[in-house]
Amino acid sequence: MSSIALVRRPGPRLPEGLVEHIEPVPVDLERAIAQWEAYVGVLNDHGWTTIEVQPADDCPDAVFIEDSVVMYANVSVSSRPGALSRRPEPAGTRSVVEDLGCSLNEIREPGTLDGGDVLKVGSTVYVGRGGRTNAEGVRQLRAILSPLGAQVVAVPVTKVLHLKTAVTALPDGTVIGYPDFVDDPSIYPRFLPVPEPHGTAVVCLGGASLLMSASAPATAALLSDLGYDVITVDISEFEKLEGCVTCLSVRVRGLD
Ligand SMILES: NC(=O)NCCC[C@H](N)C(=O)O
Repeated sequence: MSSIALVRRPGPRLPEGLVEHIEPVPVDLERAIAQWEAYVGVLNDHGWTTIEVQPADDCPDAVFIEDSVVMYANVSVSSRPGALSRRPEPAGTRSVVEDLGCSLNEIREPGTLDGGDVLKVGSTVYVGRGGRTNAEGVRQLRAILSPLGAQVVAVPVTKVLHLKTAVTALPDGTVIGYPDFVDDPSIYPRFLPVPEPHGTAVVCLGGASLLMSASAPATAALLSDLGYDVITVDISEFEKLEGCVTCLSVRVRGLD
């Protein structure tokens, strides 16, 4: 089992999820569940073993599991979510990574950190200091990961919910982002602008395969033209809650 993805089924209160940076639009729960099942199906089709973390049905945003833990190879860092309604979410994820044999760390009070603010590119770990992740959260993450050889680079995030709302990385390490969302693209050694807000998020499925939202067809065409195999999924119901393809799973690599 070398490629594991943790996922969490959408709970009944999903439509009550937080919305802070976009206009609220009603969420169709049944449609969301179908979209989530299709998303998990793509992971499975590409060789990922998915593990369902126990539901946290009192937390409307629990499906956005990426925010509950940061993985650096087999080292886990349980988050301390910036939003109070999300604070109970990391417990379930922590118990699964413990069962997988990962070492356990956590962000402690007064630190806050959401996994969506952490972007790994090789041994560089960009961490967004924004609405959900505070300076103490950044400090604690740096203290945990630096001794492991990670270079933790703090990045201001003022325009969007999370760092990974603005930027993610291609398999070759090129950071892609929607310019209006990015505070300072010059932070990244190689930055490629994408033409659509929902084009910022890619999940690297392995090899040259990328998973993206169906809401960004021009970006899908751009990346396909750069030689990637692009698989798209409709995640419209999660996008209404400021979610994206990355936040619906936690990819765990390097357990062997
Ligand atoms: N990592 C992510 O992009 N997470 C999305 C979280 C969306 C959720 N509605 C929230 O505001 O926390």
